[in-house]
Amino acid sequence: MLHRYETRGALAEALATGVAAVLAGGIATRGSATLVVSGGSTPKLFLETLAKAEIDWASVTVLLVDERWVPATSERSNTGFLRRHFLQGPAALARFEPLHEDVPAPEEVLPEIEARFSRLPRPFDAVILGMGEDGHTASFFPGGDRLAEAIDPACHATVLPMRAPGAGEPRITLTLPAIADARFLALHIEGAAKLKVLETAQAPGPATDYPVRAVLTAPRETPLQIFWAPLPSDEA
Ligand SMILES: O=C1O[C@H](COP(=O)(O)O)[C@@H](O)[C@H](O)[C@H]1O
Repeated sequence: MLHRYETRGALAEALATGVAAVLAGGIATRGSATLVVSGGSTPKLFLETLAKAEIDWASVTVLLVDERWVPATSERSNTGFLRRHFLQGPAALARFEPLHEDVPAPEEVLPEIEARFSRLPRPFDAVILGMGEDGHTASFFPGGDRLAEAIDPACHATVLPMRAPGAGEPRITLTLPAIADARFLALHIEGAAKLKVLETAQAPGPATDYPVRAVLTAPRETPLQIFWAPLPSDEA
């Protein structure tokens, strides 16, 4: 289901209002809620808006969908991005479960991270994905060394490392099963170029070409919600 907004601000307000309601519902029903968000640059305004929501943030656990294997002080760190743009104000009370540890490679701590993440209550309440112009989502990159496993609906792992030509540094990512059973699953994209990529990915074809296809085609009880707004640069 595609929701189009006229501006990024309108999208951020709508998505933040919807996600806050999902989290509040999870807290009211189960006493706690888990929110899974993406890094990159697109979610900045949405996260800054959501951070101001008046919900019981102390009952919320926050995770990243994926992380670049760099220190949190790096400009490339999704954790650093989250700390700057989300874990502030009321949302600073949320519990953040890190995907990254300070060792040179994700494989060195994979069993510990897998154990921590596999203990989290599932399904997650809300998962908000982003997408790159190469059709990657989470760290499901075209050409990724562990892509086939990560997007396998029968994958038993909750997290996997990933290396890919377009990924820059090594990555760690939630796997498809951990993402696809979310109570509320959204894909947040902005700009004409990403809309075109989405349209291509919506056509039949191998998920290895456009890994976001694995999410678009995953069987779900409620439909994936796609949020899109144009970018000011689209008019140039
Ligand atoms: O590398 C990543 O890229 C995607 C898309 O990022 P954007 O900057 O184009 O919004 C993001 O969803 C993912 O979490 C991140 O690790």
